Amino acid sequence: MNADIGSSRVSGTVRAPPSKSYTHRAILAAGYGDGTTRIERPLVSADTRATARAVEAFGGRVEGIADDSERITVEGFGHPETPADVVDCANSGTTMRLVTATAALAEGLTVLTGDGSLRSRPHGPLLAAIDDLDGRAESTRANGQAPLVVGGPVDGGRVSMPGDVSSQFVTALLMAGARSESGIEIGLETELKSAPYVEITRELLADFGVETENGGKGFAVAGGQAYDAGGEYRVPGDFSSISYLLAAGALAADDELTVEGARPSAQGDSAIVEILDRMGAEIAWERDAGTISIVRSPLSGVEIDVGDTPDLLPTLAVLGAAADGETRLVTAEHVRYKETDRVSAMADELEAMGASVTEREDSLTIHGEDSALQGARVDGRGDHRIVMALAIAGLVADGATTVVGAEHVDVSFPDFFATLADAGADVTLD
Ligand SMILES: O=C(O)C1=C[C@@H](OP(=O)(O)O)[C@@H](O)[C@H](O)C1
Ligand SMILES: C=C(OP(=O)(O)O)C(=O)O
Repeated sequence: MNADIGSSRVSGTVRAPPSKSYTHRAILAAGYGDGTTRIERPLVSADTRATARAVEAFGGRVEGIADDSERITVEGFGHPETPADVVDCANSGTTMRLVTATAALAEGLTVLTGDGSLRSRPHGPLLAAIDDLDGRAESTRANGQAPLVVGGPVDGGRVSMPGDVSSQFVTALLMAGARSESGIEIGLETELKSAPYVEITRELLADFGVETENGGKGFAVAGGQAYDAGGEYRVPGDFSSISYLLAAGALAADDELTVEGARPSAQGDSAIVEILDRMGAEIAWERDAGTISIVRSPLSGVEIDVGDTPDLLPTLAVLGAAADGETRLVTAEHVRYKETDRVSAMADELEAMGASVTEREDSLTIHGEDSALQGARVDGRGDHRIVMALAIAGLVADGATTVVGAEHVDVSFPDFFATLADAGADVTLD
């Protein structure tokens, strides 16, 4: 499916979708529980459906995720049983990493696979950690990539792993470690990238009554802990998704755009508010009300370290292309390990729209002063974040933009185009 975007303005009030990261964790945490948990306002999307499928494969039950529901109900599996079939994680890295550690608690072997993108992403450090814990974890092609074959039962112990590939390895071991016999201690050999995502995990686990420790150079979780959220868990709004809405407001608000569903949480991507402020946007966050209002403003280029916030890179690259001066996105190497290599994808597609960029292994610089965005036919690379970022660029480009692969927004923000259209953007899907 293609999205045709005309140069247009947005205004009014839009609602942020629920958080993908919290929804994944809530479904799996409820799965590790013994009772029933109602998850209120979950994100129902392709990625969270993959986690729900995995929880069912391990013996849990998930109701309500098939429809666009305000609530899903999870009956936990407690201790995972060996799945009767291959677990398909589709396009979702979070699912594959988190569920790999679940599989290491089961007695038998679990086979995990996914789509072409997921089968090209790195899982090696997590497999090595499970191996060190006396589990069995193999990549069928011996290259650290899926399909994976994983089994246990792992009792717990101490592991050491790099921190600069994916924080999801730490999340996976903390979540599973609480259900192991003796707990898991994780030492980090290199600086942790995407660190706020581990804090999201720790915040959510605390809400499920599971204690974890952040020891500075590593993390620890005691074994034998019970997952229990007291029957109900409420998911906050998603700041990665909010970043596209705020970028639309900063670049194309007619009057003012207000985003609802933006209460504070552990999400590192809420840094988008401070970054837009630093770029010169007129932006106000009413934290108690959970609303952010933004007015179209001239933006200036800034330097942004995306080490903690890799998912913001596509949005920030678009803002940089529309800003005056240079925008440098640094500490970006791990952004290459996502659904696509997002550093190179954004460099190429923004160049196709008339932006001037310099790509390095660890950074992307956008030369706003030499960039005049023109409508073009651009490729969303089968990656939801590239699709959404390019659609926002289309709002301010001169002439019409076609984004190929519009259907991929289903991974994290199924209502993305409907939300933009409701705010007045000129969007047609065909
Ligand atoms: O744990 C999570 O929910 C996520 C962690 C991040 O990945 P890495 O830790 O692999 O950088 C982020 O990019 C991803 O979208 C979601
Ligand atoms: C990288 C992402 O997710 P995941 O790692 O779960 O595929 C994302 O949503 O941008």
